Amino acid sequence: MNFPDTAFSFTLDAVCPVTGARAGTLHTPRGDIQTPVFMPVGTQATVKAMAPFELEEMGARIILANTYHLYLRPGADIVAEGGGLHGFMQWKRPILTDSGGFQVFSLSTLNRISDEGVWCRSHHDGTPHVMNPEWSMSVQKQLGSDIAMCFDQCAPWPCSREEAEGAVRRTALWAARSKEAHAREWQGERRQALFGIVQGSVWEDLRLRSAKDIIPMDFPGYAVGGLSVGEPHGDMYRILDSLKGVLPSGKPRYLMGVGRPDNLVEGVARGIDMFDCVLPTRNGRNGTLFTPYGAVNIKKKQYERDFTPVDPECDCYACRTFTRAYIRHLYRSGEILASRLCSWHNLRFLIRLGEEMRKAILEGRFPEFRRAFLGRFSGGEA
Ligand SMILES: CCOC(=O)Nc1nc2cc3nc(NC)[nH]c3cc2c(=O)[nH]1
Ligand SMILES: [Zn+2]
Repeated sequence: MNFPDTAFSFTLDAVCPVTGARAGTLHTPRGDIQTPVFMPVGTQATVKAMAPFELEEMGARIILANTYHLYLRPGADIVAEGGGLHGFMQWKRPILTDSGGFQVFSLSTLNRISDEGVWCRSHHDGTPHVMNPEWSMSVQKQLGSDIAMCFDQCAPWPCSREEAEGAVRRTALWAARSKEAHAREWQGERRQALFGIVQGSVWEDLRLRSAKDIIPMDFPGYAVGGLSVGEPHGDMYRILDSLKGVLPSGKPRYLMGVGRPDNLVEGVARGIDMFDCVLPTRNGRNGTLFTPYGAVNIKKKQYERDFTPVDPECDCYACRTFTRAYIRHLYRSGEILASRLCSWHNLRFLIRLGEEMRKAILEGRFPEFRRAFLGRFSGGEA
Protein backbone atom coordinates (compact mmCIF):
# COMPACT_ATOMS: atom_id res chain seq x y z
CA MET A 1 0.00 0.00 0.00
CA ASN A 2 1.27 3.46 -0.65
CA PHE A 3 0.40 5.92 2.08
CA PRO A 4 -1.02 9.33 1.25
CA ASP A 5 0.78 12.28 2.77
CA THR A 6 -1.87 12.38 5.49
CA ALA A 7 -0.86 8.87 6.57
CA PHE A 8 -0.29 10.29 10.04
CA SER A 9 -2.33 13.20 11.26
CA PHE A 10 -3.84 14.32 14.55
CA THR A 11 -7.20 16.04 14.91
CA LEU A 12 -8.15 17.93 18.05
CA ASP A 13 -11.83 17.06 18.65
CA ALA A 14 -12.33 19.16 21.82
CA VAL A 15 -10.33 21.05 24.46
CA CYS A 16 -11.55 21.62 28.04
CA PRO A 17 -11.59 25.41 28.47
CA VAL A 18 -10.90 25.12 32.21
CA THR A 19 -7.95 22.68 32.29
CA GLY A 20 -6.76 22.39 28.69
CA ALA A 21 -7.50 18.65 28.70
CA ARG A 22 -7.87 17.40 25.09
CA ALA A 23 -9.90 14.86 23.17
CA GLY A 24 -8.29 14.01 19.84
CA THR A 25 -7.99 11.46 17.05
CA LEU A 26 -4.63 10.15 15.80
CA HIS A 27 -5.06 8.87 12.24
CA THR A 28 -2.60 6.11 11.30
CA PRO A 29 -2.44 3.73 8.31
CA ARG A 30 -3.57 0.88 10.60
CA GLY A 31 -6.49 2.71 12.14
CA ASP A 32 -7.60 5.73 14.13
CA ILE A 33 -6.71 6.12 17.80
CA GLN A 34 -9.05 8.24 19.93
CA THR A 35 -7.38 10.09 22.78
CA PRO A 36 -6.90 10.22 25.71
CA VAL A 37 -5.63 6.67 25.21
CA PHE A 38 -3.93 4.10 27.44
CA MET A 39 -1.53 1.80 25.52
CA PRO A 40 -1.01 -1.73 26.95
CA VAL A 41 2.67 -2.72 27.08
CA GLY A 42 3.66 -5.82 25.11
CA THR A 43 7.38 -5.87 25.88
CA GLN A 44 8.34 -9.14 24.16
CA ALA A 45 5.72 -8.99 21.39
CA THR A 46 2.94 -10.02 23.75
CA VAL A 47 0.87 -8.20 26.34
CA LYS A 48 1.56 -10.69 29.11
CA ALA A 49 -1.20 -13.31 29.57
CA MET A 50 -3.49 -11.66 27.00
CA ALA A 51 -4.18 -12.97 23.45
CA PRO A 52 -4.68 -10.41 20.63
CA PHE A 53 -8.39 -11.24 20.31
CA GLU A 54 -8.85 -10.52 24.04
CA LEU A 55 -7.04 -7.18 23.69
CA GLU A 56 -9.41 -6.31 20.85
CA GLU A 57 -12.41 -7.35 22.97
CA MET A 58 -11.34 -5.01 25.78
CA GLY A 59 -10.94 -2.10 23.35
CA ALA A 60 -7.15 -1.80 23.06
CA ARG A 61 -6.47 0.41 20.05
CA ILE A 62 -2.67 0.54 20.12
CA ILE A 63 -0.02 -1.42 22.05
CA LEU A 64 3.66 -0.92 22.85
CA ALA A 65 6.64 -3.22 22.22
CA ASN A 66 10.25 -2.83 23.39
CA THR A 67 13.06 -2.51 20.87
CA TYR A 68 15.93 -3.47 23.23
CA HIS A 69 14.23 -6.74 24.27
CA LEU A 70 13.19 -7.82 20.77
CA TYR A 71 16.59 -6.97 19.27
CA LEU A 72 18.23 -9.29 21.80
CA ARG A 73 15.52 -11.99 21.65
CA PRO A 74 14.35 -13.34 19.18
CA GLY A 75 16.32 -10.82 17.05
CA ALA A 76 14.88 -8.07 14.84
CA ASP A 77 15.72 -10.14 11.75
CA ILE A 78 13.46 -12.97 12.88
CA VAL A 79 10.62 -10.55 13.67
CA ALA A 80 11.11 -8.95 10.24
CA GLU A 81 11.05 -12.38 8.55
CA GLY A 82 7.84 -13.14 10.50
CA GLY A 83 6.14 -10.16 8.86
CA GLY A 84 7.28 -7.48 11.31
CA LEU A 85 5.62 -7.22 14.70
CA HIS A 86 2.11 -7.15 13.18
CA GLY A 87 2.66 -10.43 11.31
CA PHE A 88 4.77 -12.10 13.98
CA MET A 89 2.34 -11.48 16.88
CA GLN A 90 -0.79 -11.21 14.72
CA TRP A 91 -1.82 -7.79 16.11
CA LYS A 92 -3.40 -5.87 13.24
CA ARG A 93 -3.92 -2.51 14.98
CA PRO A 94 -1.22 0.17 15.55
CA ILE A 95 1.97 -0.59 17.47
CA LEU A 96 4.38 1.89 19.07
CA THR A 97 7.96 0.82 19.73
CA ASP A 98 10.31 2.52 22.16
CA SER A 99 13.79 3.47 21.01
CA GLY A 100 15.69 1.15 23.32
CA GLY A 101 17.32 4.13 25.06
CA PHE A 102 15.58 3.77 28.39
CA GLN A 103 15.67 -0.02 28.54
CA VAL A 104 19.39 -0.30 27.91
CA PHE A 105 19.96 1.64 31.14
CA SER A 106 17.35 -0.15 33.19
CA LEU A 107 18.27 -3.65 32.04
CA SER A 108 21.76 -4.11 30.60
CA THR A 109 24.27 -5.42 33.12
CA LEU A 110 26.93 -2.96 32.03
CA ASN A 111 26.74 0.16 29.90
CA ARG A 112 29.02 3.01 28.82
CA ILE A 113 27.46 6.15 27.36
CA SER A 114 29.14 8.62 24.98
CA ASP A 115 27.93 11.03 22.29
CA GLU A 116 28.37 8.17 19.82
CA GLY A 117 25.84 5.97 21.67
CA VAL A 118 25.67 3.33 24.38
CA TRP A 119 28.03 0.36 24.64
CA CYS A 120 26.35 -2.33 26.74
CA ARG A 121 26.37 -5.99 27.63
CA SER A 122 23.18 -8.01 27.07
CA HIS A 123 21.36 -8.88 30.31
CA HIS A 124 20.77 -12.33 28.79
CA ASP A 125 24.27 -13.54 27.93
CA GLY A 126 26.67 -10.64 28.46
CA THR A 127 27.44 -10.22 24.75
CA PRO A 128 28.56 -6.66 23.84
CA HIS A 129 26.32 -4.36 21.77
CA VAL A 130 26.47 -0.73 20.61
CA MET A 131 23.13 1.07 20.58
CA ASN A 132 22.73 4.50 19.02
CA PRO A 133 20.21 6.46 16.92
CA GLU A 134 21.15 4.68 13.66
CA TRP A 135 20.88 1.26 15.35
CA SER A 136 17.51 2.21 16.88
CA MET A 137 15.96 3.44 13.61
CA SER A 138 17.16 0.33 11.76
CA VAL A 139 15.72 -2.03 14.38
CA GLN A 140 12.41 -0.13 14.67
CA LYS A 141 12.08 -0.39 10.90
CA GLN A 142 12.65 -4.16 11.03
CA LEU A 143 10.00 -4.36 13.76
CA GLY A 144 7.69 -2.38 11.47
CA SER A 145 5.90 -0.41 14.20
CA ASP A 146 3.52 2.39 13.20
CA ILE A 147 5.09 4.84 15.67
CA ALA A 148 8.82 4.82 16.46
CA MET A 149 10.61 6.87 19.13
CA CYS A 150 13.82 8.86 18.89
CA PHE A 151 16.84 7.36 20.64
CA ASP A 152 17.05 9.46 23.79
CA GLN A 153 18.87 9.64 27.10
CA CYS A 154 16.66 9.52 30.19
CA ALA A 155 18.46 10.93 33.25
CA PRO A 156 17.86 8.90 36.40
CA TRP A 157 16.08 10.39 39.43
CA PRO A 158 17.50 11.87 41.50
CA CYS A 159 20.34 13.29 39.43
CA SER A 160 22.50 16.42 39.49
CA ARG A 161 21.58 19.38 37.36
CA GLU A 162 24.74 18.75 35.32
CA GLU A 163 23.62 15.16 34.64
CA ALA A 164 20.19 16.42 33.55
CA GLU A 165 21.85 19.03 31.30
CA GLY A 166 24.00 16.33 29.72
CA ALA A 167 20.93 14.21 28.99
CA VAL A 168 19.19 17.21 27.40
CA ARG A 169 22.21 17.92 25.20
CA ARG A 170 22.65 14.30 24.12
CA THR A 171 18.90 13.81 23.57
CA ALA A 172 18.93 16.74 21.11
CA LEU A 173 22.05 15.40 19.36
CA TRP A 174 20.47 11.97 19.08
CA ALA A 175 17.08 13.32 18.00
CA ALA A 176 18.68 14.97 14.94
CA ARG A 177 20.57 11.74 14.14
CA SER A 178 17.35 9.71 14.68
CA LYS A 179 15.42 11.94 12.29
CA GLU A 180 18.15 11.70 9.63
CA ALA A 181 18.53 7.93 9.98
CA HIS A 182 14.75 7.46 9.97
CA ALA A 183 14.41 9.42 6.71
CA ARG A 184 17.21 7.36 5.16
CA GLU A 185 15.63 4.07 6.29
CA TRP A 186 12.20 4.93 4.92
CA GLN A 187 13.20 6.87 1.77
CA GLY A 188 10.05 8.99 1.81
CA GLU A 189 7.62 6.12 2.44
CA ARG A 190 5.40 7.47 5.24
CA ARG A 191 4.73 4.14 6.92
CA GLN A 192 6.16 4.89 10.31
CA ALA A 193 5.84 8.12 12.31
CA LEU A 194 8.83 9.19 14.43
CA PHE A 195 8.03 10.95 17.73
CA GLY A 196 10.47 13.31 19.46
CA ILE A 197 11.22 13.12 23.20
CA VAL A 198 11.74 16.03 25.58
CA GLN A 199 14.00 15.52 28.59
CA GLY A 200 15.21 17.82 31.40
CA SER A 201 14.38 15.87 34.57
CA VAL A 202 12.67 18.08 37.20
CA TRP A 203 14.21 21.43 36.14
CA GLU A 204 11.71 23.64 34.30
CA ASP A 205 14.39 25.68 32.53
CA LEU A 206 16.03 22.49 31.22
CA ARG A 207 12.64 21.23 30.07
CA LEU A 208 12.19 24.48 28.15
CA ARG A 209 15.71 24.13 26.68
CA SER A 210 14.93 20.55 25.57
CA ALA A 211 11.60 21.61 24.08
CA LYS A 212 13.35 24.41 22.15
CA ASP A 213 15.83 21.82 20.80
CA ILE A 214 13.29 19.18 19.83
CA ILE A 215 10.15 21.03 18.66
CA PRO A 216 11.82 22.78 15.66
CA MET A 217 12.72 19.33 14.31
CA ASP A 218 9.03 19.07 13.45
CA PHE A 219 8.06 15.56 14.59
CA PRO A 220 4.44 14.36 14.17
CA GLY A 221 4.22 13.78 17.93
CA TYR A 222 6.14 14.59 21.12
CA ALA A 223 6.81 12.53 24.24
CA VAL A 224 7.66 13.79 27.72
CA GLY A 225 10.50 11.54 28.85
CA GLY A 226 12.40 11.40 32.10
CA LEU A 227 9.34 11.19 34.33
CA SER A 228 7.79 8.39 36.36
CA VAL A 229 11.33 7.42 37.34
CA GLY A 230 10.78 7.78 41.09
CA GLU A 231 10.25 11.53 41.35
CA PRO A 232 7.38 12.78 43.56
CA HIS A 233 4.10 13.16 41.65
CA GLY A 234 4.16 16.87 42.51
CA ASP A 235 7.35 17.26 40.45
CA MET A 236 5.81 15.34 37.55
CA TYR A 237 2.73 17.60 37.58
CA ARG A 238 4.87 20.75 37.86
CA ILE A 239 6.92 19.70 34.82
CA LEU A 240 3.79 18.87 32.82
CA ASP A 241 2.35 22.28 33.74
CA SER A 242 5.53 23.94 32.46
CA LEU A 243 5.26 22.13 29.10
CA LYS A 244 1.50 22.57 28.57
CA GLY A 245 1.77 25.83 26.65
CA VAL A 246 5.07 24.86 24.97
CA LEU A 247 4.39 21.56 23.20
CA PRO A 248 2.61 22.08 19.84
CA SER A 249 -1.14 21.89 20.59
CA GLY A 250 -1.94 20.33 17.19
CA LYS A 251 0.24 17.26 17.78
CA PRO A 252 -0.18 14.31 20.16
CA ARG A 253 1.58 14.42 23.53
CA TYR A 254 2.79 11.15 25.05
CA LEU A 255 3.76 10.67 28.71
CA MET A 256 5.80 7.47 29.02
CA GLY A 257 5.56 5.03 31.87
CA VAL A 258 2.50 6.53 33.52
CA GLY A 259 -0.20 4.34 34.56
CA ARG A 260 -1.75 4.77 38.00
CA PRO A 261 -5.37 5.86 37.40
CA ASP A 262 -5.05 9.12 39.33
CA ASN A 263 -1.82 9.96 37.47
CA LEU A 264 -3.62 9.42 34.18
CA VAL A 265 -6.40 11.82 35.15
CA GLU A 266 -3.90 14.44 36.34
CA GLY A 267 -1.86 13.94 33.16
CA VAL A 268 -4.91 14.50 30.94
CA ALA A 269 -5.75 17.59 33.01
CA ARG A 270 -2.28 18.87 31.98
CA GLY A 271 -2.73 18.24 28.26
CA ILE A 272 -1.39 14.70 27.83
CA ASP A 273 -3.04 12.51 25.15
CA MET A 274 -1.21 9.14 25.29
CA PHE A 275 0.03 6.93 28.15
CA ASP A 276 1.72 3.56 28.59
CA CYS A 277 2.64 1.58 31.69
CA VAL A 278 3.32 -2.00 32.79
CA LEU A 279 1.38 -1.39 36.02
CA PRO A 280 -1.95 -2.99 34.96
CA THR A 281 -0.37 -6.28 33.91
CA ARG A 282 2.40 -6.28 36.55
CA ASN A 283 -0.10 -5.47 39.35
CA GLY A 284 -2.50 -7.97 37.81
CA ARG A 285 0.01 -10.77 38.23
CA ASN A 286 0.34 -10.02 41.93
CA GLY A 287 -3.38 -9.70 42.53
CA THR A 288 -3.57 -5.90 42.89
CA LEU A 289 -6.69 -4.66 41.12
CA PHE A 290 -7.88 -1.15 40.23
CA THR A 291 -11.33 -0.15 41.47
CA PRO A 292 -12.99 3.29 41.53
CA TYR A 293 -12.10 3.49 45.25
CA GLY A 294 -8.41 2.61 44.90
CA ALA A 295 -6.41 -0.61 44.56
CA VAL A 296 -7.71 -3.87 46.08
CA ASN A 297 -5.46 -6.83 46.83
CA ILE A 298 -7.51 -9.88 46.01
CA LYS A 299 -5.45 -12.31 48.11
CA LYS A 300 -6.72 -10.73 51.32
CA LYS A 301 -8.84 -12.94 53.58
CA GLN A 302 -11.62 -10.32 53.64
CA TYR A 303 -12.53 -11.39 50.05
CA GLU A 304 -12.82 -15.10 50.94
CA ARG A 305 -16.64 -14.99 50.88
CA ASP A 306 -17.04 -11.82 48.80
CA PHE A 307 -19.30 -12.96 45.93
CA THR A 308 -19.39 -9.56 44.23
CA PRO A 309 -17.41 -8.54 41.12
CA VAL A 310 -13.98 -6.91 41.48
CA ASP A 311 -15.56 -3.65 40.26
CA PRO A 312 -19.36 -3.59 39.85
CA GLU A 313 -19.06 -0.62 37.47
CA CYS A 314 -16.61 -2.47 35.18
CA ASP A 315 -17.75 -4.09 31.93
CA CYS A 316 -14.75 -6.41 31.49
CA TYR A 317 -15.03 -10.22 31.11
CA ALA A 318 -13.61 -10.82 34.59
CA CYS A 319 -16.12 -8.48 36.30
CA ARG A 320 -19.05 -9.69 34.17
CA THR A 321 -18.37 -13.35 34.90
CA PHE A 322 -16.57 -14.01 38.19
CA THR A 323 -16.57 -13.00 41.85
CA ARG A 324 -13.80 -11.73 44.09
CA ALA A 325 -14.03 -14.95 46.08
CA TYR A 326 -13.35 -17.05 42.98
CA ILE A 327 -10.47 -14.88 41.74
CA ARG A 328 -8.97 -14.93 45.27
CA HIS A 329 -9.18 -18.73 45.21
CA LEU A 330 -7.47 -18.87 41.80
CA TYR A 331 -4.74 -16.55 42.97
CA ARG A 332 -4.03 -18.46 46.18
CA SER A 333 -4.04 -21.73 44.23
CA GLY A 334 -1.42 -20.37 41.86
CA GLU A 335 -3.76 -20.77 38.90
CA ILE A 336 -2.71 -19.11 35.62
CA LEU A 337 -6.28 -17.88 35.12
CA ALA A 338 -5.80 -15.54 38.11
CA SER A 339 -3.10 -13.60 36.25
CA ARG A 340 -5.21 -13.53 33.12
CA LEU A 341 -8.39 -12.24 34.77
CA CYS A 342 -6.58 -9.66 36.90
CA SER A 343 -4.56 -8.36 33.93
CA TRP A 344 -7.70 -8.30 31.83
CA HIS A 345 -9.57 -6.22 34.39
CA ASN A 346 -6.72 -3.76 35.05
CA LEU A 347 -6.13 -3.18 31.35
CA ARG A 348 -9.82 -2.63 30.72
CA PHE A 349 -10.00 -0.28 33.72
CA LEU A 350 -7.36 2.04 32.19
CA ILE A 351 -8.68 1.74 28.62
CA ARG A 352 -12.16 2.58 29.89
CA LEU A 353 -10.77 5.48 31.96
CA GLY A 354 -9.39 6.94 28.71
CA GLU A 355 -12.75 6.47 27.01
CA GLU A 356 -14.61 8.09 29.92
CA MET A 357 -12.23 11.07 30.06
CA ARG A 358 -12.65 11.55 26.30
CA LYS A 359 -16.45 11.54 26.67
CA ALA A 360 -16.27 14.00 29.58
CA ILE A 361 -14.07 16.38 27.57
CA LEU A 362 -16.35 16.16 24.52
CA GLU A 363 -19.36 16.87 26.76
CA GLY A 364 -17.68 19.81 28.48
CA ARG A 365 -17.69 18.23 31.94
CA PHE A 366 -14.06 17.13 32.44
CA PRO A 367 -13.47 19.24 35.63
CA GLU A 368 -16.47 17.54 37.25
CA PHE A 369 -15.32 14.10 36.06
CA ARG A 370 -11.82 14.75 37.42
CA ARG A 371 -13.14 15.92 40.83
CA ALA A 372 -15.52 12.96 41.12
CA PHE A 373 -12.91 10.38 40.09
CA LEU A 374 -10.16 11.70 42.36
CA GLY A 375 -12.67 12.13 45.20
CA ARG A 376 -13.35 8.39 45.17
CA PHE A 377 -9.92 7.02 44.17
CA SER A 378 -7.40 6.80 46.97
CA GLY A 379 -3.97 6.13 45.43
CA GLY A 380 -3.27 3.33 47.90
CA GLU A 381 -5.30 0.22 48.73
CA ALA A 382 -9.06 0.59 48.82
C1 LIG B 1 8.35 4.50 25.18
C2 LIG B 1 9.28 5.30 24.34
O1 LIG B 1 10.34 5.79 25.18
C3 LIG B 1 11.62 5.79 24.70
O2 LIG B 1 11.92 5.38 23.59
N1 LIG B 1 12.53 6.28 25.60
C4 LIG B 1 12.16 6.53 26.89
N2 LIG B 1 11.38 5.63 27.53
C5 LIG B 1 11.00 5.91 28.84
C6 LIG B 1 10.24 4.95 29.51
C7 LIG B 1 9.86 5.22 30.82
N3 LIG B 1 9.16 4.46 31.72
C8 LIG B 1 9.08 5.22 32.85
N4 LIG B 1 8.48 4.83 33.99
C9 LIG B 1 7.97 3.50 34.14
N5 LIG B 1 9.70 6.42 32.70
C10 LIG B 1 10.21 6.45 31.44
C11 LIG B 1 10.97 7.40 30.77
C12 LIG B 1 11.37 7.11 29.45
C13 LIG B 1 12.19 8.04 28.71
O3 LIG B 1 12.59 9.12 29.20
N6 LIG B 1 12.56 7.70 27.46
ZN1 LIG C 1 -13.29 -5.49 35.27
